[in-house]
Amino acid sequence: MKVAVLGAAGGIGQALALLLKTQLPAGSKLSLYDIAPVTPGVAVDLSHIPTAVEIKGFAGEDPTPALEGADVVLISAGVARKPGMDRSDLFNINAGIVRNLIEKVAVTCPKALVGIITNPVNTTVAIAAEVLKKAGVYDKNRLFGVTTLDVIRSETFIAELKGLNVADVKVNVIGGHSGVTILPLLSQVEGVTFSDEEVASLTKRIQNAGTEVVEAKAGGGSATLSMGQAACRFGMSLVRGLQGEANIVECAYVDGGSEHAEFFAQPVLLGKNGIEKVLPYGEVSVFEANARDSMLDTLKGDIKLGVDFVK
Ligand SMILES: NC(=O)c1ccc[n+]([C@@H]2O[C@H](COP(=O)([O-])OP(=O)(O)OC[C@H]3O[C@@H](n4cnc5c(N)ncnc54)[C@H](O)[C@@H]3O)[C@@H](O)[C@H]2O)c1
Ligand SMILES: O=C(O)C[C@H](O)C(=O)O
Repeated sequence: MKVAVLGAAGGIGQALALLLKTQLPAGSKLSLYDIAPVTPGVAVDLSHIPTAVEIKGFAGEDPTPALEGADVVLISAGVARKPGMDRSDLFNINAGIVRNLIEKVAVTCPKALVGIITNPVNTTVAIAAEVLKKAGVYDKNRLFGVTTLDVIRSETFIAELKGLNVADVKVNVIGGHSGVTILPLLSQVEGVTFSDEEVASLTKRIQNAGTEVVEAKAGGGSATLSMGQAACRFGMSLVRGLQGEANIVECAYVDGGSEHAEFFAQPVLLGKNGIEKVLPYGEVSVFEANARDSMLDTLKGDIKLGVDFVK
């Protein structure tokens, strides 16, 4: 099993690489790539951790050596938000970065499962799909926008509010990954009920949680450590699915034939070919149905921006 992290010298990339070095199955290979010259040094640093995961680091303009033979590629390369910015403000820089990296993926490891972390995810995933289509190697079951941070935030905030053991909290988060397109399905959480006020305020907190971190870091970047954990959880689920483990389900932003939009975050069953099955997200409350329907213009606009960028 080979996992490549692109953007590996960054805040997310380093946290993710550390977690993968300690959690990937014995015998795995971990490949780190970033334009930053420090990247081989990050790999040397991590190589001193005593796990049976072989790690190599690559810097420079060409990610090809890092991508050769990769089964899973996780991409966090790009710029992060500062206070006052929306995720969409990152489009001008990150769109080209994702396009260029995916062009290399298409040539070097077209069968890899690809998880896009780089914002704006609603748009960068559409860019990746168009690049892969152009190259003739698009497989909708192998491309994912990583929305796991919305899921772990929801789990954390629900457990805090309701005094639950966070390990027992399960929640689907559907839609996309920015503002109103992030929709936690609180009505489905087992063993608790929420008042209308709680639903409204908790939904808003989950939707704004990225901004909460950006403002708290006061110009020093956005979520990196919680995202490292979220990306590791998602990456490990991809790996477990590839290894044939049963019942691996994660919410992700995928081209899953949704009636709502070309790309939509919902639960998917993972397996040896990526998505084995797109799962229904279940019953929703009136509040959630309204929130879902009213996000769709925004989400579709974000997707169109990505498609138009490549076309
Ligand atoms: N999906 C999510 O839930 C989520 C959560 C947090 C952050 N993000 C996004 O992840 C991205 C990275 O965030 P970060 O905090 O790690 O930023 P960072 O600035 O700490 O790291 C980004 C890294 O990307 C590298 N990079 C830039 N261009 C590159 C290229 N062409 N090829 C390879 N590497 C390149 C930089 O050298 C840097 O090391 C941002 O776009 C951020 O908005 C997404
Ligand atoms: O909010 C951001 O800019 C980063 C990330 O998408 C997050 O949700 O924390």
